[in-house]
Amino acid sequence: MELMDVDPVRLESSLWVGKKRYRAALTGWHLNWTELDKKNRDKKTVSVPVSEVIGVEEGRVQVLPQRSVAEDTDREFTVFYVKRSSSGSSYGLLWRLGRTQFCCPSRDLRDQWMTQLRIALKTHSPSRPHRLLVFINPFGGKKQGRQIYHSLVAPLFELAGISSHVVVTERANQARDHILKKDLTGFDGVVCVGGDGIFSELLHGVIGRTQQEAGLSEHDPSLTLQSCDLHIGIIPAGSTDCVCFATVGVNDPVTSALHIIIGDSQPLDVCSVHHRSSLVRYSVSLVGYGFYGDVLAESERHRWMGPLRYDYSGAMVYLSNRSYAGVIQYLPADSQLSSPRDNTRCLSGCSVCSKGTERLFPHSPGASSLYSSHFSQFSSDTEGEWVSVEGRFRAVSLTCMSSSCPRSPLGLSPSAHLADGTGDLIIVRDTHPLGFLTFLHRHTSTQDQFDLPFVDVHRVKAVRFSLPTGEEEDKDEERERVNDGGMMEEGKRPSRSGSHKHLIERGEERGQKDFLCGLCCSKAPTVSVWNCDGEILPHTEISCR
Ligand SMILES: CCCCCCCCCCCCC/C=C/[C@@H](O)[C@H](CO)NC(=O)CCCCCCCCCCCCCCC
Ligand SMILES: Nc1ncnc2c1ncn2[C@@H]1O[C@H](COP(=O)(O)OP(=O)(O)OP(=O)(O)O)[C@@H](O)[C@H]1O
Ligand SMILES: [Ca+2]
Repeated sequence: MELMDVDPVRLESSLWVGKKRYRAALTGWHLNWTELDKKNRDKKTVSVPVSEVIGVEEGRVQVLPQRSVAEDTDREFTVFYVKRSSSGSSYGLLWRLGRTQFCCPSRDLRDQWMTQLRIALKTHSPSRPHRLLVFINPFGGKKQGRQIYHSLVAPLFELAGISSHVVVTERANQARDHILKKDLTGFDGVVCVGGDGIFSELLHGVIGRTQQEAGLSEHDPSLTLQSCDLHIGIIPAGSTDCVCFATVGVNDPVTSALHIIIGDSQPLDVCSVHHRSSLVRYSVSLVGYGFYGDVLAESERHRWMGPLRYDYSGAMVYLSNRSYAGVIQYLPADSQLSSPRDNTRCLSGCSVCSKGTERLFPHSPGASSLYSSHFSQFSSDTEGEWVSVEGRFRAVSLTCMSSSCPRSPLGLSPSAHLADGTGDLIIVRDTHPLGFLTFLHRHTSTQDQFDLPFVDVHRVKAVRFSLPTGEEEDKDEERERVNDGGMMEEGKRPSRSGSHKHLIERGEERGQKDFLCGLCCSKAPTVSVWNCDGEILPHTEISCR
């Protein structure tokens, strides 16, 4: 709103684009050009919002796939802007770099256009980043992170006048530790090039650092954490790219780079996972026990397969036909506000999320900043009644967002909201193999995966999981030794190679044969593992908020 007070920049003149003459006009908010041809009765006008102009260059310039400048061009300038491509998925549009080369009648006029466009850009794009800290995971997805960044993203950042400091990681958790410990003065945001795993590192770094600076303990689940000012950008180059896909609608590096450049932002719910009185990890996507935990544990030993490891492991785990006993307790969210089966789809600017943010942070001016909905509304007297479900489950999944990804374009919970302060709890009770296959298969189509008699879905504020009486988690100390528990301290990180209790008990070196013993021997494991945004948790009994 404050921008209304600024005098709009204005410039109007006739310009050439190729062999055609146009009337071009720059108002404060838009750059328009209309062909000046009598035959052109429709007078088609191209209109680009200034907020979507990426850069302006003297001469006839091209940036992607390679930068090139034509000679003898002192009357020309090139404008680069966001162009929405007709292709993409039906869930989100691909963005491309649009480019128009204008030719002016004189050099003076060209300079005027350049100056005015640059002033307009400065004035009307206040939330754009100027300096970014970029972490590339060279081993994510198909190991294309470095190439994707240098060939598709860096030229766009340069064009937009963004300076970036690039760190190619050499070990897991380097990005998290960098954010936690190094001087970040001058950076407007952090960017990861990789998958959900490196995103999660940035998430833990940013939340952790913010709490450290505010003197707050992340271990106290009753505490309201400080919102984070530093935004996170994601350039997808991983295997699942769920956080990118669920927020942007496509997993495309150029689209994401353009969103970052123009300063777009989307708040996200963050779920904290605690074990007893300590924080284990944060999650934005999936906290899943049973099927998704087993798939992850199995997939870790097939990393060499790249993104395919999930399909292979998924099939193997499906064939092993497991279910697990447990007690799930959950705190329902207000069913008047929204429901997981209301067939809505959360998009940027979603009204349910805006209302949620207002409700959770009535006095916060930074209510729209990333990760705002954490630890909301949990004063003990208003939290409501816990509901308990005991039984055998194929899968227990808690997802704070839809968790859509290329494999499942509508996601685990298609109507989940990105930033409403709630998550969807999906309980898949034990059922026959064909029923479970139907459930899984429905994730790949528009068929309702919740419309099955053995599936329940609840919108929740919190979840607790424990083992049935008599089977409590008594081997925690053993697990912690094996896994060197949690995310919170240097060197203390769950092993990527899996923490399946059964595996641990029998020794990992026996590998896949053991994991699949449900198929080939009589001793199937009684306990699964938790998959937390693609990381295995070192505990079975957890509580999530
Ligand atoms: C018949 C076809 C069934 C297809 C079923 C597709 C269901 C796909 C649901 C995808 C849900 C993704 C949730 C996102 C989780 C992320 O935070 C996390 C971090 O990146 N990713 C994973 O944990 C990675 C988890 C990856 C899970 C992949 C599961 C693949 C299952 C394949 C089952 C095949 C059964 C074949 C029977 C012969
Ligand atoms: N240099 C590195 N060497 C080894 N592991 C790393 C390195 N940098 C980051 N990691 C870790 O690699 C793991 C996987 O990374 P990432 O998420 O980028 O790719 P992915 O697993 O292929 O994709 P997705 O998470 O989308 O399935 C993360 O846990 C991250 O912490
Ligand atoms: Ca949510």
